[in-house]
Amino acid sequence: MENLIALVNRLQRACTALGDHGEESSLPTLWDALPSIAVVGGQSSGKSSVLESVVGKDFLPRGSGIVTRRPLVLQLHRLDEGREYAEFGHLPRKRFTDFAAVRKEIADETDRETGRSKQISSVPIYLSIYSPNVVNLTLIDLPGLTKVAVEGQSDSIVQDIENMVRSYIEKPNCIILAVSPANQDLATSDAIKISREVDPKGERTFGVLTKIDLMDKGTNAVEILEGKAYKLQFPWIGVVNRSQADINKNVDMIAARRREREYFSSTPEYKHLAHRMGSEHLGKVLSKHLETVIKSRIPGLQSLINKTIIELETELSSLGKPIATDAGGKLYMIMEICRSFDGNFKEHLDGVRPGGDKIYYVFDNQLPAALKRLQFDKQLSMENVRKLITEADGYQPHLIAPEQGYRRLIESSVISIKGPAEAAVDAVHAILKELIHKAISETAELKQYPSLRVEVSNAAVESLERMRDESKRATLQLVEMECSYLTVDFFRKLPQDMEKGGNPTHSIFDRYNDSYLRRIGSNVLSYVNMVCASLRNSIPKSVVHCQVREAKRSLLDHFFADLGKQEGKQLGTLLDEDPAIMKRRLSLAKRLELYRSAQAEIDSVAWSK
Ligand SMILES: Nc1nc2c(ncn2[C@@H]2O[C@H](COP(=O)(O)OP(=O)(O)OP(=O)(O)O)[C@@H](O)[C@H]2O)c(=O)[nH]1
Repeated sequence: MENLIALVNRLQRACTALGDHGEESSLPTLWDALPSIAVVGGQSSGKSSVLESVVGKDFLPRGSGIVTRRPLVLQLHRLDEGREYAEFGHLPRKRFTDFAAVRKEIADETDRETGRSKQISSVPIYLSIYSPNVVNLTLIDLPGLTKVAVEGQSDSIVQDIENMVRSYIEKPNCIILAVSPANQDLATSDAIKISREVDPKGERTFGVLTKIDLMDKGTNAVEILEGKAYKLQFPWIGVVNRSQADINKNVDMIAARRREREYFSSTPEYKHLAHRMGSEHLGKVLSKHLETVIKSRIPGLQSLINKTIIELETELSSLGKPIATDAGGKLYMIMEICRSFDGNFKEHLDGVRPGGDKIYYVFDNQLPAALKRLQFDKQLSMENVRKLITEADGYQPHLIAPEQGYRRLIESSVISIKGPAEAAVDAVHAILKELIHKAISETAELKQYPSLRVEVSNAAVESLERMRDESKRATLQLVEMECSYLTVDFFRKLPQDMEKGGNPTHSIFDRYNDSYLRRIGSNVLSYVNMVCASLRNSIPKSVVHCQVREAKRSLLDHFFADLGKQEGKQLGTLLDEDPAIMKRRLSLAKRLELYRSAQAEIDSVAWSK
């Protein structure tokens, strides 16, 4: 089960390295989910001594007044063998083997945050101790609770310390080590008071009684230690720490522990309790409890880690892939992004995404309506027909049929079809342009690179403009072709018709009379209507051929050709990502790595249960 606590320590240290202290981060933190043990108590209650004897090392700063002015997060790591050493979170990879130097660094690091004042700070100091003489534990040493402010301290200090201590121990995953001195009335114990406040049922509070050896002669702590004076959920644990005289004489921890063992086993009042007294027992009890708590939390931890991983992955994928460093990689990346955009654009035309149907609407509604509006019958009014026929005849009236007049009348009508033809070209161009903008905004990768987005969008629109020009030329040519060469068959039928319905006896002088001209007008109108019906079908073909089909085929061809000529540096400017995004991606990737390794570790522990 020690692996389990080692795992917790590893995870906690990893979180610390990322600055994940459980306060500022928007993500749920491992720190919040993992249990820890906080040591609380009044000033000089023996708190540091308890901590030191659990650790088995003499390393905490001591002195009168408020010595502990910052929380100390202490992680104990059991080593199977080797020399013991300490490491600080703020000095990674620097190993301390001299514990007097550790004590000095704690004091110095406290001063760095608070100055040399007697103020306190809630920013913790992280310290790891690796030793064959410890059990795996995470402990938090908190500044001692005090009743009055001493000189040089603000009046609020008493409350400030209490608030800070509370902020740690009120977390439901905090196991409280409430230290009370036996030579003071338990009723006045600061530790018991504050722990009862945050843990009324005593489900996570361990009572530690110090200074049992300093009790007045004739009194003892049996009532308390047996849980008769003040009952806690877990049995009280009595300890005998080194006295000030011992410290001054440099009595070492090992000797102190031996003496403590002897004290309990040889003092008649405590003999029957000796097996569950002392610092060593305290360490074991705490370790065992921590394991039980963590075990019960594994499913919750797993789901927290999994949830965070999903969130990180989602955010990371929304930021897109990181940029390749070499020119080839960059070119490939740009081509990939362009392909994705081109794919989206085609999907709009092919009906996978909406918008392509608007083109058919142009052919089926807009174009026929515009052709209808041309009103050829007005163009072919009696006066107009008379005017054009007589003008075409010139000084010599036509002899058999007004050939020239017919041509001019047809041309003047057919030429007006250019207007609707051009409008159809423009309408389809506008739709294609709109679809380009849609496809651009739907291409997630382009959001990542604003310069590339602008370039691709410009290149696509420029291509469309070229296609529109070509489409206009081809479509107008269709109309012009109708003017250039008339369908002879249509006119060959006319004399027969005339013979059937006309007056064969009319003289050459009747040639400009109304009925004759009306007949010409109606012949021209039927011919123009026939041309119109044919163009109504061929204009869409020309528009689709020149614009839609071409856009699907070669929208970015020019852009790709230019791209091939560019150097790595120019390609880099196309991929000039927002620096904030790059930074965010890096930090997310780092965090994801941590959570993934945490997931793998915790999963392996969970499966091996
Ligand atoms: N004889 C005896 N002395 C003890 C015992 N526990 C602590 N002391 C002494 O009491 C004094 C205060 O102990 P600390 O461990 O520094 O107390 P603290 O709660 O950490 O105090 P602050 O850091 O000031 O909050 C020291 O001189 C210790 O040697 C004990 O069990 N027996």
